[in-house]
Amino acid sequence: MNTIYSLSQLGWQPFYQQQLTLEEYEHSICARVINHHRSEYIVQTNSEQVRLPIHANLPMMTVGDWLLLDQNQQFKRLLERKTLLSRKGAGAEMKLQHITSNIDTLFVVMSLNQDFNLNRLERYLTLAHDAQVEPVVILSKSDLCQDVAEKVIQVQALDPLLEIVAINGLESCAIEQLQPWCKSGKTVSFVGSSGVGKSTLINQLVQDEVALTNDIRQGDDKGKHTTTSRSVYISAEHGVIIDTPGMRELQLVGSEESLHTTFADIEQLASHCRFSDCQHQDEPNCAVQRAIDGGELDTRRFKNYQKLLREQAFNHASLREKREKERQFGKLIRQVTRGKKQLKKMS
Ligand SMILES: Nc1nc2c(ncn2[C@@H]2O[C@H](COP(=O)(O)OP(=O)(O)OP(=O)(O)O)[C@@H](O)[C@H]2O)c(=O)[nH]1
Ligand SMILES: [Zn+2]
Repeated sequence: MNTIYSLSQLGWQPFYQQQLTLEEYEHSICARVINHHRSEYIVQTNSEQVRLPIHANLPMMTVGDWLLLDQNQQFKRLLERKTLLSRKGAGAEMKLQHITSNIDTLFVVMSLNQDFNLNRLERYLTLAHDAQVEPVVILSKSDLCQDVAEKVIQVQALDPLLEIVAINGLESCAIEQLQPWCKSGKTVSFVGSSGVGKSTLINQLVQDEVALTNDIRQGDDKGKHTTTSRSVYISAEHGVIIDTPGMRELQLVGSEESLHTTFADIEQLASHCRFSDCQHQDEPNCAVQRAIDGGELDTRRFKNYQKLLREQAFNHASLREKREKERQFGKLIRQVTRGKKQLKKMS
């Protein structure tokens, strides 16, 4: 039997409603992408799941997207996204990969034991800023850490306004700390390395609810289980929850502005350098170097900022180059096809 949801339970908000014309409002079915397979998308309407086979006329979509179907359940159009989380696909190939869209909060989970790493956290925060999503840092496995307060101070130093939650996912009351963000009508997602405790928290949030999409948990030879696909859950109490597979590698592809947001303190300092194009190396009157010498700015943070800037610029340029090559190739194909047609006409 199909469960009936309200659109609001699926995460529908005025931002999407405002995009509909009157005609669309009356004659379309709103649906949300809940799974993306190799050959089809699965979308959820308020009453059922619909399969959309992938073909040339379908735009590239991702889990979380909102779209309109006609009365025959055929794709009409994709709605503008409120937020979009993307990264460079893993491996050597230069490919943009969408992780999920239209989420309100991104829980960045990092465990307080071996996984604790400020450089990685800055990377995840940039991912959130790039997607225009509010990040909330969850420091998990607090039971395995002797100096939780000290670690929280270190994270808070990255951004005085950052929301931070230190949590022991094994305690049954853990999710009470996530209540401010997990509400009906809202969509949240979890990112973080494999094994930091994302599924443990999600299981608590969704308890007896059934996943709209089944996540695939595969065991390795050490008997460990890891999530390998995205899963979408809907909870009457906690809203829509999107699990993402643990990330081994997160390469940024966003804009320079998102890095400026993550490293707002360095940007602020840089505005006081004598030269507007200061590289903060050994230029005279460099405010950034002065802050490092004075102990106000961590060398680690400055180095990571520079590293991420370089990485993002490189990935950006490579993606642009790849797109340009694809465009040229498409042009060539069209020219050849046109040439063939003309030859046919002439013969
Ligand atoms: N001590 C302790 N163990 C935890 C905590 N949270 C999770 N664990 C354990 O850590 C292991 C990994 O947790 P998962 O929830 O599967 O981790 P995950 O982030 O979902 O991992 P992937 O599915 O690989 O992305 C499990 O054995 C959990 O029981 C915690 O707060 N404290
Ligand atoms: Zn400078």
